[in-house]
Amino acid sequence: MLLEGVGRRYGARGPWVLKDVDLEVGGGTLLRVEGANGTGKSTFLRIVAGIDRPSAGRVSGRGRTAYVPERFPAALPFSTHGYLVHMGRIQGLGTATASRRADHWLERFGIGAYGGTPMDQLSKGTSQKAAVAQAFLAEPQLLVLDEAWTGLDHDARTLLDDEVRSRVAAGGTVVFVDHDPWRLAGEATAVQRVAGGRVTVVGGATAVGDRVAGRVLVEATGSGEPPVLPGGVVVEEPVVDGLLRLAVPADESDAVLRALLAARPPWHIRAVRPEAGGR
Ligand SMILES: Nc1ncnc2c1ncn2[C@@H]1O[C@H](COP(=O)(O)OP(=O)(O)OP(=O)(O)O)[C@@H](O)[C@H]1O
Repeated sequence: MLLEGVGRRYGARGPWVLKDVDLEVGGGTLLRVEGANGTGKSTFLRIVAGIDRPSAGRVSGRGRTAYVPERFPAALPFSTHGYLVHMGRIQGLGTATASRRADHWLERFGIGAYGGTPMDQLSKGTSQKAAVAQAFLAEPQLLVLDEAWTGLDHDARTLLDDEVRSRVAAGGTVVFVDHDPWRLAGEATAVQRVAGGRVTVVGGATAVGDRVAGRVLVEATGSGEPPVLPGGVVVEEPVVDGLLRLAVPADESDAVLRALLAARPPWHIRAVRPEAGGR
């Protein structure tokens, strides 16, 4: 994805919230966006997601995009399942596929029982789960999360963390803002700060090429035997206290993560990071 000379002001004479933002974000990037309140983080995310248009400059090369807004629109005229099907169709899925995936994500978030409930009768936590679930329906290449963890319970936050890791490991791009500085701490491959209309690099350094060519270290916790892993990946280190550590070729990491998440009982992905110095 490429941002060229991007600027945004609200109104023809409003101050520039963003100005002259040039940024290239490659696949396999987990980009954290930071900044003080009101500096323009949500504005930046909406433009990245294509929900809002820049007043100047252009954004290209997004690929299939999904977005979780900071505030979920209240009182949508749908049941939860109906909403997900609607969103799936907007994202380009046929009705039958959208319906199947809606069921899948309702179950994954533990809210299958609320499929038929009108959205305006859902608790805040359940509607936030639906807001997040819609973003996974069409397997986005770019996932934009604006405080998406807020209001989720522990299990749903863990599921979202795991899905973010899986998407990035599969070569997707995830851009996120979160008030918790420890959210996915140490895992962001890039960190950008929004301040004074500018978006500047403040950290993260792993080149995309390194990740694809190299190996990634996966840490997962669980009980019992690890499942048989795809791509000929073998468990070399013994599992101690339920902690599994694997060094996985980067191009196999998504398949391995999915195998771990799909195991019965599932393994919880604790960390995914490029192997130090590895190529
Ligand atoms: N739709 C809008 N119309 C007018 N001004 C807006 C609009 N959306 C945002 N702004 C202004 O743009 C600036 C940046 O807002 P934005 O919500 O992008 O910041 P933020 O960093 O995400 O803030 P917070 O951390 O409080 O969520 C603020 O001054 C805000 O008032």
